[in-house]
Amino acid sequence: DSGSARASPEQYDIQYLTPVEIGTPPQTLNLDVDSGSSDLWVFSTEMPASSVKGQAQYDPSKSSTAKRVQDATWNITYGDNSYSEGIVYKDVVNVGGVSFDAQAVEAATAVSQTFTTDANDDGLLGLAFSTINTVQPSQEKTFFDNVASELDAALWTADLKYHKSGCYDFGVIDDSKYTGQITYTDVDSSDGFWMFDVSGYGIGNNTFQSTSFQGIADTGTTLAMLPAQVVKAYYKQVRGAKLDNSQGGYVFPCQANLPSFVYGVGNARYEIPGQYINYAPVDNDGTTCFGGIQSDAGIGFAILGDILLKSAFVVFDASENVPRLGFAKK
Ligand SMILES: CC[C@H](C)[C@H](NC(=O)[C@H](C)NC(=O)[C@@H](CCSC)NC[C@@H](N)Cc1ccccc1)C(=O)O
Repeated sequence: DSGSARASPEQYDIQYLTPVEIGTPPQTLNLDVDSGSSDLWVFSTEMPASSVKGQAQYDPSKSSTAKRVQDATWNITYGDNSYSEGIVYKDVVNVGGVSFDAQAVEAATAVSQTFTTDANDDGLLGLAFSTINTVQPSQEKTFFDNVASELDAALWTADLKYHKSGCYDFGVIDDSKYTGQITYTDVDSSDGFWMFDVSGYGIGNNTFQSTSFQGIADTGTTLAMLPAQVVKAYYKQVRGAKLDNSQGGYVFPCQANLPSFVYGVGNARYEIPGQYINYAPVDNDGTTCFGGIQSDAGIGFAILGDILLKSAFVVFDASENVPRLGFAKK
């Protein structure tokens, strides 16, 4: 079995939303496919109307296949201090034609303000490792872990694009979506993330620096959070760039001509075009813009979010006993 689902960007590519069908008859919710967490949670009819502002809500009472998981609860906190919590149902979940009939669907009873204010995002579909799923007293599996054995290959791929719709594919590598070879690198999943070694970096046409650092491939994080020294070296090449703590990171004049950023996976080199690194204006007249590359200080590892992932075709491969990530140009 294999399938393919769209990944449509919100404004500034802040996140990508994917239609997911839940229940019988199917209720379609647009979820943020997130390789940086492992809970599939949704806005639901179980939460107060005051915290719903336009989102679609999963209504288990309208699904003939919904079954409450007695006494099960969940609550999750994210790196940006957003959170959600609730109760658990088992129901049919279909993503791009791949279906599982008893997926843990975590119905929110409360969410933080950041989720309430994003009217288009009806929840998250976590694709990190099931070891960090938050359901208690018995942990649940991610959608990918549940369907892996029925897929033609135990892998999924991300083809995110700059200000355009891309795809998440399950169980198949679509050779038409990339050029050249796929370079694979081993994943250390001990923290529950798709963590791997970036083999080095280069700024514009400057020499590539072979200083490796660890990072997680996180489709649910907007920016690329990189080691402070790397980020400082990058913005040194941008006239007028400065670290503005009131904005929470590096900003620069929106007209700045940004150098590209090159990152290494093994011996392969991939390039993020400078244009991708002009993330969004911070002011109404669009004079000052916020950088798509920011510091990972305080996190303990880099977070390779959408700004970086959209520059490549990425394979999340759990088909061998050591999981691995594959990168290809496109
Ligand atoms: C450090 C972050 C918290 C505290 C930590 N939680 C995590 O690591 C969770 C699973 N993952 C996340 O917070 C991040 C990875 C952080 S690495 C420390 N990925 C998921 C995030 N992008 C999901 C999201 C999407 C849209 C809006 C907001 C958030 C924990 O529970 O310990």
